[in-house]
Amino acid sequence: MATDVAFDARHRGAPGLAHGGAISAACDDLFGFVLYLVQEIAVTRTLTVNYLAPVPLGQPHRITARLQRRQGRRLHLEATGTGHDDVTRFTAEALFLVVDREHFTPHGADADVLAMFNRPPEHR
Ligand SMILES: CCCCCCCCCCCC(=O)SCCNC(=O)CCNC(=O)[C@H](O)C(C)(C)COP(=O)(O)OP(=O)(O)OC[C@H]1O[C@@H](n2cnc3c(N)ncnc32)[C@H](O)[C@@H]1OP(=O)(O)O
Repeated sequence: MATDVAFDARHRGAPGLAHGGAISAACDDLFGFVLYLVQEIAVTRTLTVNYLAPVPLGQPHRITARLQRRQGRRLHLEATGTGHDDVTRFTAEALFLVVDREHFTPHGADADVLAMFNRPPEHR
């Protein structure tokens, strides 16, 4: 799973550079989309971002994420963020834990979320 993102003024940390929290959010969000490929419903338990180099605003970066391995409920995911100049500026690792629908229902899960649990995995 991959996405191209160019951080902009909304994501500014230091002048001209992306805020680490925005980079972290982008990785976590893409990991969430990997779940569609894995066909599991899971949430982030841990997320580690390795900030290898400053990320300039306005420069597209490709974030590539994949399932590295699975151990029962534990999904180990990893991501890499690389600029068009082929410089890898950040990597991330996450542990997602597979959850059931009761994880969401106390918090007002909407029909779309609940419907996910009723579909066969190949249609999630
Ligand atoms: C439109 C449709 C959308 C569908 C919805 C799609 C959602 C997409 C989400 C996108 C990403 C997000 O933003 S998610 C949002 C941010 N994350 C959250 O809000 C999660 C908050 N945390 C939690 O609710 C909870 O901690 C859970 C559910 C993650 C886990 O609680 P739990 O179910 O009680 O699990 P727990 O017993 O603690 O741990 C389960 C197993 O994992 C192991 N384990 C726990 N932590 C670790 C660890 N750091 N490293 C190794 N192993 C660990 C435990 O030893 C145990 O092993 P063993 O004894 O089994 O061997």
